[in-house]
Amino acid sequence: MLIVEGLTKVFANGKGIADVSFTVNRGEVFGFLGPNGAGKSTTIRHIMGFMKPERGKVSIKGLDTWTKQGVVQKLVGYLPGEIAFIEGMTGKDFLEFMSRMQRVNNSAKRSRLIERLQFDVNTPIRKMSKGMKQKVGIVAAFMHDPELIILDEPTSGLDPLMQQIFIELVLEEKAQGTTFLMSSHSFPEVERTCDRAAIIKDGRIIAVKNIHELQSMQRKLVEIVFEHEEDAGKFASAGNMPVESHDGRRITVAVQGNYNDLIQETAKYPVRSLDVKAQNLEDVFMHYYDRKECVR
Ligand SMILES: Nc1ncnc2c1ncn2[C@@H]1O[C@H](COP(=O)(O)OP(=O)(O)OP(=O)(O)O)[C@@H](O)[C@H]1O
Repeated sequence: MLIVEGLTKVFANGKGIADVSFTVNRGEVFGFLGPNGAGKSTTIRHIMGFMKPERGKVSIKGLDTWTKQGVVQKLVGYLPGEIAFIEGMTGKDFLEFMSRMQRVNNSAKRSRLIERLQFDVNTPIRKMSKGMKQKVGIVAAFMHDPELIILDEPTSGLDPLMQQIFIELVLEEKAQGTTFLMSSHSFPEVERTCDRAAIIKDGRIIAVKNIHELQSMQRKLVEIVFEHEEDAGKFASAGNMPVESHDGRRITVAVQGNYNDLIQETAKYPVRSLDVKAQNLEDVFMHYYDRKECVR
């Protein structure tokens, strides 16, 4: 469905993207993960045909997105990182304007999306919060039933309830066969929707992995509070688990991938409480860089 090959763009300040390559298959939800300034939006702008590649190329359904930008943009639903709205419009005006551009007469899907995302379309866009504007943009990207939907940081500005509704919408579309490319900072969001993800940092792809591999890269910090202090001591001194900290009856263990050993070791003693904290995306990256590893 989407092929990105050796995409390179260096801005005058030396920043940009270098040799970015990945493929998104039909029906796949593909995450594009990276910290601020990594090159996600620059890559997506090239994919949409808004920027001319310095080197490399992008094709959607076999069409070059730079030379065939007009055709390609009709096939795709797109949510930009920052949406430029036309002055003086309400949400409704904007969505009607977009429908005319997309040449879609059926407004049933648009109405369903508005209902799901719970916002007042009659509000002037200039009075909308960032989250409300984001909802208008999501409706515009989904409402014409495109085969491919490209979303640049779709949940930025959305509250947790709306993030959840957004995830449900993506999964419903995926079940209908829609293909997605979705950039994000947020590992949990990608984890819940994507089949595979590319990780980009400093303009370069450092990994393209399926979501299970990504999950296994992520360390979890498990904090166990034992019923008895002496048991915490025994757990730590047994040396079977990588103990990060030990304070009285409280122990923190770092686990990556294999949870069985932890469960077996912990179950030897009465436990008062157990809390699991996922390593955030930034830490996953740092771990990558610590090991100076580049994996494809
Ligand atoms: N038009 C431009 N001129 C100069 N530098 C630019 C331009 N656009 C982007 N950059 C730089 O290129 C790098 C990649 O930016 P990009 O916006 O693609 O990152 P991003 O991964 O989308 O980040 P964020 O998550 O913050 O949106 C950054 O260092 C940015 O400052």
